[in-house]
Amino acid sequence: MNQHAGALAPEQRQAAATESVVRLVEVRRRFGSTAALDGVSLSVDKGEILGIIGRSGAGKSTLIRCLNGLERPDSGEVHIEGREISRLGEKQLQPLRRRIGMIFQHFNLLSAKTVEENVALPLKIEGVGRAERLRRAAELLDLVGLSDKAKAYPAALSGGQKQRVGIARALAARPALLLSDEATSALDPETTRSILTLLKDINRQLGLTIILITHEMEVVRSIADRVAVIDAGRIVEEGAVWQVFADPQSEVARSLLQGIRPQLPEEIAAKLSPTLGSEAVLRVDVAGEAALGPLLADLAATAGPFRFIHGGISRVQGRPVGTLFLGVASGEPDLSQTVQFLTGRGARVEVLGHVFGND
Ligand SMILES: Nc1ncnc2c1ncn2[C@@H]1O[C@H](COP(=O)(O)OP(=O)(O)OP(=O)(O)O)[C@@H](O)[C@H]1O
Repeated sequence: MNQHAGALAPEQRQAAATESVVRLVEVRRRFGSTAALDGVSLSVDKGEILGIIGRSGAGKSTLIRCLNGLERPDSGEVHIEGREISRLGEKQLQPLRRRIGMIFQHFNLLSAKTVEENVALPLKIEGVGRAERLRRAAELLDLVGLSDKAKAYPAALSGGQKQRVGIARALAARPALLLSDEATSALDPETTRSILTLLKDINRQLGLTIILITHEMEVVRSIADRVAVIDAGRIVEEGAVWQVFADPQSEVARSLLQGIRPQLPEEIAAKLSPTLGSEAVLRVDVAGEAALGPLLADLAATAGPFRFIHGGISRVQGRPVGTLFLGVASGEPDLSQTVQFLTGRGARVEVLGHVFGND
């Protein structure tokens, strides 16, 4: 891919880099009084991995169905590779659907067919000859690390292996876009990691554009470049994954992040008072180099003593993202000075409440 891009003039490179594989404009779809999609606008660039995350009932499935033409929006536009598809008939949709590969939570393999037959099925439907189908299936099974299972039946495979077959099948017709609909939700954490690693490898090797629909932030964190948070049919937040992790703006994103960001220990949370106490408890969210730098040493030197209550720094998209809970003297001007120092270093600071020292 890079070699190819290298042959282009700078302005062509720019155009190729920003080419949208998917573009939704103000898409609306109602079911009775429910607005399943309430004006969704989104675009996904070539080679990008976009995570779409939301709680149950947020509108994720309806969005997917609009993307592959199974659902028609009431209004708005759905562009796939530059072509508006929302008003096309079934016949015109067929070739466009082949540009989209799909993987599912429950794999959707045909149990009476072997692994290689499952993988080759989309090509059979396209009328590709048997020898070519099997050649391509072998190539894809090699890509997903399952060459030795070509003649096996799905029942003899583990969940992770079934999903690898699902991925190989989704890639058979060389799609421009891979839609992953909760593809790891039925898998254990270790298998989930291996499937996500495989998807990232495929994205890099083939330059494949991927949309991941999920309700798990961990999935988004592992491999997505960008995330869109959907709630009640609207995109309520969108941005680089590390930014949303570092400083979530919406209540939904904050709540979806709860399980994977450090939280204030229960016993301290239970003692917090809005006003009373000798020690203020701060939540400090930091991202980028500020999190790696000697933030706490500088804080002690500049603003005075503090107590490190809890927290941690992890890496998201290669950047440090941290959440720290600190206890500092409640009195003024100490508290204001501490908050000022931290915000001056680019941190987001929230005074959660007060406790009596060493509570
Ligand atoms: N065919 C339908 N008829 C009536 N209501 C529907 C239909 N499809 C979706 N809805 C409603 O639209 C809203 C969005 O549903 P959708 O299935 O898109 O959400 P979701 O985010 O995929 O949820 P989940 O994660 O539980 O699958 C929900 O309130 C749902 O009840």
